[in-house]
Amino acid sequence: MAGTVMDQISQCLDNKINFLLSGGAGSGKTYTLIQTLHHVFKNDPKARVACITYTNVAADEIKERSPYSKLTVSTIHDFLWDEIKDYQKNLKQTVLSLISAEKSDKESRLSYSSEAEINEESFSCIEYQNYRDLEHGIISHDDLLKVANHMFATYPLLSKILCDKYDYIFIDEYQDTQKPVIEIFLEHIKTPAKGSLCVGFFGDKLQSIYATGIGNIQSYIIAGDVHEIIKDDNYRCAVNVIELLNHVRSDITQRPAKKNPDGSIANKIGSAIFVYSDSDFDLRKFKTSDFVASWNFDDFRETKVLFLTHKLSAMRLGFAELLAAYKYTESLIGNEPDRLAQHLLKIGGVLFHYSKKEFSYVIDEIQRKIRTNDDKQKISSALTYFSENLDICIEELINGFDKEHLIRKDDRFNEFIEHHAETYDKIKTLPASQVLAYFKYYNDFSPYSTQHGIKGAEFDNVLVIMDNGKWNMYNFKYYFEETPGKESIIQRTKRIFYVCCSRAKDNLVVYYPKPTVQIIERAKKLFGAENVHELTTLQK
Ligand SMILES: Nc1ncnc2c1ncn2[C@@H]1O[C@H](COP(=O)(O)OP(=O)(O)OP(=O)(O)O)[C@@H](O)[C@H]1O
Repeated sequence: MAGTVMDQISQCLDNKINFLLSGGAGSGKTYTLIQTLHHVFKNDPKARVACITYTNVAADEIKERSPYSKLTVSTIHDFLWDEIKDYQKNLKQTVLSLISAEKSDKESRLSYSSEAEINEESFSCIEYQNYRDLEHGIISHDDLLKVANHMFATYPLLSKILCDKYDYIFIDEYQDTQKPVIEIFLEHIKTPAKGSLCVGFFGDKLQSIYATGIGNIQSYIIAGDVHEIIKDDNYRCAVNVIELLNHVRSDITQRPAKKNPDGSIANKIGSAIFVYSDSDFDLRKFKTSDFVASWNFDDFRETKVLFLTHKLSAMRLGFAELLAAYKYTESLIGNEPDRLAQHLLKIGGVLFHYSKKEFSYVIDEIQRKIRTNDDKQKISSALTYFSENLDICIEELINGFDKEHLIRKDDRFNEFIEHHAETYDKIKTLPASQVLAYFKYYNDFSPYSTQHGIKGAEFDNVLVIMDNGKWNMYNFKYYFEETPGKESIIQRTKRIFYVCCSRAKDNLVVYYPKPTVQIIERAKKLFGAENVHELTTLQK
């Protein structure tokens, strides 16, 4: 296919060819998705289009920027639930068969360990909630994708209905979409979709930072099921940051694409520097150094500090013991926290937003339905009690939230605790205040933050602080030293490093405490020797 990116997309739309728009960070993928929507509706105002996003925040942004009545914008979970929820008989059969499959095939993930037997009579309908209670027909967030995949694979009529309903389906951030979802769109609906439905994917395989995501769809591209369109622009970053990004990845070479009215390049020159020291990192001191002299750290929209380290922040914020209780750091503060950590994050989130009087968050998150004024009062007095008594232990907090039906201990939580008694025993006696501190860290300082995820975000100045700590999934030393035999860790580390560095519009500083000589040499190759500096005593 020839022509501009929009020409190529347009040809795919006209001929109902599935396509993938691949572009590096800041290449304008979201921007192009909106343009694609405008293009579709300009040509056919009656077109039926679904746009699937990774988060509710992204869905709201797209709705605001493309207010078409025939456009459905939702997260993948809401989209799939809408497609299957009315077929309750098939849903029940699917849930029952996935539970029995789990006994022989752990992958089905609908594990059920309760004594009570489940059969067709056990529940009147299947519901989808943010927790799992299979005995009462409630499937969780994670279960939904498996259930939907199984239903589309088993009942061809569902695929036909979907293809009759939509002319175009666009999927943003496809790299983080789970395999069962990709299978629905590229395998299960393939036959009825031929010539009638076009599926368009938007994303970047190097920005896949969730292990549960598909990562890439190369096999479908090679098989001819998807046509790849590559966008090599960068509208976001300064020229020096783009140069670094081009050294980090070799599959796409970006060029500054922002233009002045006279056609000249409008991307700033900016800076991308690597700073190292022979001592541990101290943010307070570093803020006074020459490297960040012009940065305004008080404006969080302008300047962002990304910690690719954790010990330090945990100590500073007050959840050091909680972190120490975890054998594997990433299970607590990586991008996919384990079941217990997810539970603590939910509780921490409710406490945090309650203290900020952000009641709509609290209502969305808690499982107790508010029907009467009395319900409201009970919730409020329970939350006030917990907020004012953060010296109680974590076990009391968890049990209290369960008893008040705020955040229930669901099947998956109980099962997890049973299998990880050693970790839970260490954690349960710690003060509840650590749960709140942990939530604050996870949401504000971690690049994996769920609420304000940094993917898609951009800031004038970005400071990335690295340290190896106890990570197993990531290793900056291996990445910088290109250690042989550690390819998968290196690839994973490279992706998170790329995502963090590419948030900088103007200036980027990467800080590495106590590097080896080899690390400094590699930094010189990536950043350019003139951009690698030691933080001397004078600058501290
Ligand atoms: N064609 C364009 N003209 C002017 N500005 C653009 C254009 N495309 C994108 N931009 C701007 O460049 C920045 C990055 O765009 P966008 O967020 O769409 O990129 P992205 O590829 O989705 O990035 P990432 O993968 O890093 O999240 C935004 O500020 C956007 O407004």
